[in-house]
Amino acid sequence: MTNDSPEETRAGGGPRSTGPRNRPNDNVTILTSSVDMMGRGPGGGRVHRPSGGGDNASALSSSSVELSSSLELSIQTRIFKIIVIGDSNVGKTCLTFRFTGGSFPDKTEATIGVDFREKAVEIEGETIKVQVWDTAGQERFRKSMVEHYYRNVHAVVFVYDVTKMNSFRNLQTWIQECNGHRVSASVPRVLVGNKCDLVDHIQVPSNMALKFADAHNMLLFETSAKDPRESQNVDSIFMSLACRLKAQKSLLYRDVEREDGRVRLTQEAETKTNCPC
Ligand SMILES: Nc1nc2c(ncn2[C@@H]2O[C@H](COP(=O)(O)OP(=O)(O)OP(=O)(O)O)[C@@H](O)[C@H]2O)c(=O)[nH]1
Repeated sequence: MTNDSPEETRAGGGPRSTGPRNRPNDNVTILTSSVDMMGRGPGGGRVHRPSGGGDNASALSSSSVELSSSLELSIQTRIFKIIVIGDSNVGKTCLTFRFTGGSFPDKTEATIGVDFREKAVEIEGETIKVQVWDTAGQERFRKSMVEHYYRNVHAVVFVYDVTKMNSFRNLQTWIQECNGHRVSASVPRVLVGNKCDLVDHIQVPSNMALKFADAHNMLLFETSAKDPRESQNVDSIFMSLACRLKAQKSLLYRDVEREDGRVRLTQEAETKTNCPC
């Protein structure tokens, strides 16, 4: 897949997300983990059973069922690749950890290259894997990886630290880097001001960030990876993107057609407009 992302809808006019705003709709469920996803069964998928009897055959049969089920599921589950970029120390790792793991890590170290985290979510009855790429903020740890970050990306999250004006000013450089890697203007982007729990140290006023977000056609989320009361707000960052991506044309090969016992993958062309976000 190239950056064949959905048509952009204007995001800047939407509300800045703080506290209880942007709560996921009832149609949106965050599954606890990808293990859950595997446990949900094949959803009517075909099961291939080996011939013959006996215990071995039954064991084989059950592992074949599992393999077949997970294969069906992985073929049919769409994956949205979302990269998180911004200066070192702004909290990219903590935000991705909060979303995928539901907690704030006790200790973090500078990311080297990239870390992947994944979470299965259900949107309007469809299970989707949100694959979050937590990238290194330090130049020396990202050099060789930059091409990989941007390849086939579906959405981009720009993060700054509300207590560090420099991290906000540097957003321009991050946006340039993103544009320089042929990320289409139609790939959804959001802006995240992190560490809002440090209320006495805020250097980036909300109105300044909102202006910047509007100018770049992005939604702004001001949040804290650390404050557990903000966890739903952190979820909203990724869920709003997933909803937007789902609502528009498909990003991954999804439909499975079988002809003469062979599996053929075709690109889904359907467009849905009933996104809850
Ligand atoms: N107070 C507060 N501290 C935070 C928050 N998020 C992250 N931190 C702290 O900020 C520091 C950096 O967090 P990371 O998540 O490692 O930052 P990063 O952007 O991934 O850094 P790199 O991997 O170097 O790019 C850590 O000490 C975190 O504990 C937050 O919301 N509030």
